Amino acid sequence: MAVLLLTVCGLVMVFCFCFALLKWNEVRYASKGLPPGTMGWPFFGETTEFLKYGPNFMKNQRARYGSLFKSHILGCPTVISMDPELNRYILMNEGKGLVPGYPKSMREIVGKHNIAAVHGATHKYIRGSMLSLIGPASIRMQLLSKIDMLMKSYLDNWDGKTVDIQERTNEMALLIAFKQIVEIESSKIYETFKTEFDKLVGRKRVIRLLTKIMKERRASSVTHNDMLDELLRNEDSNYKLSDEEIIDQVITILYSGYETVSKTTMMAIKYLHDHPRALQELRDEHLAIRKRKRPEDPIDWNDYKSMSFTRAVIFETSRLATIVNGVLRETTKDVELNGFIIPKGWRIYVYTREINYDPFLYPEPFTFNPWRWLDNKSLESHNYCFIFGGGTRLCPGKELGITKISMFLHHFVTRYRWEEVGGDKLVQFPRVEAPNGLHIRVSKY
Ligand code: HEM
Repeated sequence: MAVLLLTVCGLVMVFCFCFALLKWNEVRYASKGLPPGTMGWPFFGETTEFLKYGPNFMKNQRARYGSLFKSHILGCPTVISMDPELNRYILMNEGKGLVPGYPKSMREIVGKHNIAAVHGATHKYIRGSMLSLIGPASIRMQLLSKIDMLMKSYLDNWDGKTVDIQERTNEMALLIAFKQIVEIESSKIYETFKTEFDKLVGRKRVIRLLTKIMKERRASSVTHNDMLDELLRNEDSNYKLSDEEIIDQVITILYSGYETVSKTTMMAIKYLHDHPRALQELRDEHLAIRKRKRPEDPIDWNDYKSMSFTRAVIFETSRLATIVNGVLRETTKDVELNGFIIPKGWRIYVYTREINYDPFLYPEPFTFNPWRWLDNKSLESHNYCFIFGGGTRLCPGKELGITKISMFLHHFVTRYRWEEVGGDKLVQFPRVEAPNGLHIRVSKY
């Protein structure tokens, strides 16, 4: 009896302590002016609920507190905005104290000169340099033919094989990004680089590799047709970068375009497999291009521009799978949003996922319907289409990402058919992935 009484007393005390702790944490953040919401446990906040319930956690909080609410997730007091109008305002008004606010772990990988870490005039010139390397003019003049060639050879010898398409698209995205940057040395050092990159902590080793190549290139008169040479030999005073800036620029290009491109490609393969009519229309588009050419002819800019259904498939895939859930910002001073005051140093999660499923913008939002992007051409540039971000930080790699995925699809659907081996699970939050891989059996078309 005494033991039972003690146990009950113990449980009541633990319960009271937890309750007091939660209450104390709420009171701590109950400053006037902050949006409504809950802060969870001291230090841990509501990260567990956020990761476990993901989009449902967000929707529940929105139902209770409205489209702008506070929480404590991923180690930071955070205000979450699910209001399309406000999201647009935040993305458009960096100058009003709403700068990118990515976690320390990520900043340490991409470096202090990377594009997301700089603002104002510095951002403008780092972005200018980035666009001159990866923007539409560069794709048209040089990158497209290289990507075409690389994709073609990457897809050699898949006939008769069962492959994990997640693994293959990851490898494709990394290899293509790497070969754009350093062309000749690639085969020698790609494997070393890949191991470091996979560890996600390999910044120091990657810097060592890049510094060595830069030194060798400076000492030699041989020129290379790649981005590193362009950066090293750039005498255009507008975009001349220091060595440190060059390294961070290169690492940013490698990291930013990696997961987005690989996951969108994997999900496009998945959706096309599940929607034979869409696959047929996409394949017809690419077979028509091949028909105009000899087998060895490369894809040119006009061919790429004619891939309108492919572009629609890519947008629909990015929307439906929501490859990017939102973007992070940080306040550099107290900022007023919708009548609330967000204190300096708080993080803002511009959560754009739900906009992708807005039935007014996208009727029958959970249906894979690439045709919607053809029927409504202005959808891509719609005020609330945040698939590639918005404002001054709109993705500079947008066209390059679309080019890579289009070229992968071009060579894949014109050479192969495929079926899923079955039983593979797909997770869509916090990131899109197939935890055990996505296995497909590939055969000749
Ligand atoms: C399907 C592919 C892609 C998607 C969905 C995507 C999405 C995005 C989004 C949503 C942002 C905005 C981030 C923010 O506002 O904080 C962004 C920015 C950025 N993206 Fe992409 N991206 C893709 C491909 C690429 C590629 C291929 C590259 C480079 C090779 C790239 C480089 C960048 C860079 C450097 C930024 C930062 C821009 C700035 O801060 O001014 N992206 N991207």
